[in-house]
Amino acid sequence: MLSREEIDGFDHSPEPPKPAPARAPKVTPSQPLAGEADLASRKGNWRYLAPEAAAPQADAEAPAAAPEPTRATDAPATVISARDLDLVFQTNDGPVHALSGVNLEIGKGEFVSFIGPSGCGKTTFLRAVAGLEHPTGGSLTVNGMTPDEARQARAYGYVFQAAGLYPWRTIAKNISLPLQIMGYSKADQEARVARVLELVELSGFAKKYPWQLSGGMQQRASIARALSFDADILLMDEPFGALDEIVRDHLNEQLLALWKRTEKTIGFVTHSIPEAVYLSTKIVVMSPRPGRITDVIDSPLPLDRPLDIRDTPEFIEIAHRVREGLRAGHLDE
Ligand SMILES: Nc1ncnc2c1ncn2[C@@H]1O[C@H](COP(=O)(O)OP(=O)(O)OP(=O)(O)O)[C@@H](O)[C@H]1O
Repeated sequence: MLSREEIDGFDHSPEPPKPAPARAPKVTPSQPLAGEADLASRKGNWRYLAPEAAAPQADAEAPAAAPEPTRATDAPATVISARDLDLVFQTNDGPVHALSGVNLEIGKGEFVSFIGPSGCGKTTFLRAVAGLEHPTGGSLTVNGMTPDEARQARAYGYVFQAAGLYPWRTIAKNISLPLQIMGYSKADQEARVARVLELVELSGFAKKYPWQLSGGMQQRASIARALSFDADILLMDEPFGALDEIVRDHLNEQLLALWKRTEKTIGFVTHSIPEAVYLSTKIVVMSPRPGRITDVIDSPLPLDRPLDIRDTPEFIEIAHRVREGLRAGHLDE
């Protein structure tokens, strides 16, 4: 069972967090979540707001009309910055060098996938960004803060491989749990739950229990929970790894549409080359013992990506480069 900290990403130690966290503004049912400014004009697979429901700019940072495809190419503001990052676990069998000399910049609005063999440090990196593991060397900043400060400022939502929903709570109650812990009013909770359920197309399932939903739907509920409090960053650790390929394809399309709609910065761990290439603006190839980055590929693919883009020469070329990176890392061991 996940700890409360892992569910909502916040520090539940008895002492209140020192810097007053930048609490997300409360919304009324008529207000959108941040970053949904241009929903009405875009197409995708998860439902979009009707134009009349699309709110006036709620997020001052969101560009009024983002011409495509700019997010991958415009050198956006840095959200996550790792410099010479080391993380060594001390175990009974000796030290385990989970991350070594990791240098990486992730810009606002990027979709960054981490791919590599088991044990190369993908999860450790994500958990370090989330402040759940502590680096033993180098520096790591999230929105210009330490990961601990960023966690207290509610900078990210976290989605795990297992949906991690409480079976005795309805889907709506699972999603509202972090909001409840954060002290949102009941009306705010209800508005936010309704909005994120709509975002992941589960509006009709608020009163169902997790066991009444398919695996893919449970993962969508888990994504909804991570989106509920307006974090700018979404950290996703193999969220679709346990699902069959057809469901996974569908969720990939939906996630891409959701990302474009909300303009989140996403860090996504996967073992699948097609998934990494299909989803990402940047692909980080890693290799184990010690865990390190062997290649960073900025994707030249357009942001509008139908599934059959996977048959294009451009897609195949990037997939080939990822495969070569993985093979080279393997030969280095
Ligand atoms: N809490 C821990 N204590 C000790 N060692 C750990 C801990 N967490 C991870 N490790 C070790 O650190 C290394 C990196 O693990 P990590 O889980 O980050 O890899 P990964 O690339 O995410 O693997 P997978 O794809 O299997 O999830 C592994 O050798 C792992 O055994």
